[in-house]
Amino acid sequence: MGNKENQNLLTSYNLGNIARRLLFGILSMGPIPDHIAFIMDGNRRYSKKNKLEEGTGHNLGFTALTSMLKYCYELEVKYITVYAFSIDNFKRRPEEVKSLMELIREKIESLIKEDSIVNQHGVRVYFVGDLKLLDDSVRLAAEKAMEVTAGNSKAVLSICIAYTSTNEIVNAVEQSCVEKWDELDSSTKNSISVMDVEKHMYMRVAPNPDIVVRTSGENRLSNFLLWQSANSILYNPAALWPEIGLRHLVWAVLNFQRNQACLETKKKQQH
Ligand SMILES: CC(C)=CCC/C(C)=C/CC/C(C)=C/COP(=O)(O)OP(=O)(O)O
Repeated sequence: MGNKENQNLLTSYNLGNIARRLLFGILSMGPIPDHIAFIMDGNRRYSKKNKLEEGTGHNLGFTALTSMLKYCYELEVKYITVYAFSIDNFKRRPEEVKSLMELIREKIESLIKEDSIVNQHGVRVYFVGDLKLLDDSVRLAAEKAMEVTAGNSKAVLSICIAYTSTNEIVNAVEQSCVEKWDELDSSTKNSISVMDVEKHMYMRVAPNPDIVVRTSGENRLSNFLLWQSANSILYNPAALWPEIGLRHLVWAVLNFQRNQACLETKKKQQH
């Protein structure tokens, strides 16, 4: 590539950055969501659609996630949660599970490199789910990532892995019962509150999501954050996950702002 072409590329890259910052400046005049959760759906379909090897879609899916995280942190969204692997995904073909796990381990390791998106933005990483279901190598990588990012405090990235919401709820209810049973004061033994259960949820590390985005046009929650999404706005763009981009984030935030404005109006009308 010649010098002139290089310069042209750099100029359009900088113009893109400036335009995005301007756009985010305007968006920030309204409320910015605290927490956005993503169901990264459609990676295999992306491979099929583009006649690529199956794993390529997931690889490009991680690249799409990195860009989305960058945009979200620039917009000062503090909490991001992603559905990386459900307990049901273990039922896929053994060779697919194996290569997905290998990819996830590799990506976890890349997340904690010095120049990673996580370290550039001071993000603390949590892995959320029944981690004992993971292979040792993936579990150890996840534990290491949680340990080395524990000092980061600007934002939180929760990666749901070996996760389903029903598993999370059953586990939290079980823990609450054990805790209540152990209480000495028998008068409180029989009552379990919402707060008692929430205290034991894997997702206690973040507030409830304001927005849940599921790509590929699907509008099911597929056992993701069922408890926490009681009041979330759902957004399901037709784009497959590797195709997700800035325009989808802007649309999701505008939708959230419109919703907040409606809630405010309703509140005023009630007074
Ligand atoms: C460390 C880290 C966060 C890694 C994430 C890597 C990544 C993008 C994982 C996605 C995994 C997954 C099962 C997505 C759903 O698409 P699908 O396979 O179900 O595709 P389909 O909907 O087209 O069948």
